[in-house]
Amino acid sequence: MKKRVLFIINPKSGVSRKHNIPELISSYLDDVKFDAEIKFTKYSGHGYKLAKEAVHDGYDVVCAVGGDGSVHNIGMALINADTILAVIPTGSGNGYARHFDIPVRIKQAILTLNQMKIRQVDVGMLNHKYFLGVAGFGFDGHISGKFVKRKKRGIRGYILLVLKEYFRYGQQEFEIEFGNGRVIRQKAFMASIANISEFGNSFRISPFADAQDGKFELILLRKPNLFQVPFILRDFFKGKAHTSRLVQTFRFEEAKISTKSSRFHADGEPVSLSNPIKIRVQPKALQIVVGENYA
Ligand SMILES: Nc1ncnc2c1ncn2[C@@H]1O[C@H](COP(=O)(O)OP(=O)(O)OP(=O)(O)O)[C@@H](O)[C@H]1O
Repeated sequence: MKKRVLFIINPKSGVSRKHNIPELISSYLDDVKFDAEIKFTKYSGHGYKLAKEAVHDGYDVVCAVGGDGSVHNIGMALINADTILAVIPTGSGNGYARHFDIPVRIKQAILTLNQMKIRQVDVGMLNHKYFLGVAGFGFDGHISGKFVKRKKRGIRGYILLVLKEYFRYGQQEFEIEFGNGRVIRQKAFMASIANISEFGNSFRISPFADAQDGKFELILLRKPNLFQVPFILRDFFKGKAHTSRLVQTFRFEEAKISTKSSRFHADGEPVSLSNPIKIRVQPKALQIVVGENYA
């Protein structure tokens, strides 16, 4: 029997136009395997509503056509459901797709969906809010709060924003209590919780993160001085930041974080949370279509 797939396209994601995507889907999606329907989001948060309806209507697959924000919104509706998440990455960073070896070229991503190689992956909870890939406190939470207000997407605008805000933003105090009772108190520029390896654009915050191991990694970054910035950036892009003296990494299943910082993000989407923030893994709570070389 054919599988029913709903494509949810975010027309605002990334910088390229999305008008030819329906044509590419009709050219390259295997119509022996799938019955396809296509919808465009009309506002922020619309993806979640459309995906919830698709679960209710018994769709086999919902394909998020967008960046990590779209994957976040749509994926949240598929947690603990029978409907499978697929991704055609058209965002600015596409960290989630890159982690799972989903090609960033649209035609190749559709051909990958045809293979239907499925894995069950972990998701995370920050108090009662879900995240799928990376959540963050401190500088990256601050940046996502600012970036979401910008009309223009794209990596150039993102880099300019990061440079501007770097000079304004200092370290925050964090108290972290892990599930095993260990407590650390520390100042950090950024504290990231990683279920997957990267933020997007191959910026590898946690190169060894495994979304199927029931664990997360906490990455604490001390503020680099201006001289250290190019080196730490190079290390993140090369997947070697864990070797830097500025970085500490902890693996855990459960933790509680207290911080005065008020900016947080879940998959790059700003979220508001109240202290202390309880972080928990929901093991294998989401089914996704992965790329052919993903383990
Ligand atoms: N029709 C729409 N109008 C305005 N905003 C939308 C619309 N559809 C979705 N959005 C919002 O756009 C935001 C950004 O989308 P998305 O993450 O897909 O792209 P991106 O930011 O360019 O990519 P990335 O997250 O990989 O950098 C999300 O918060 C999403 O909710």
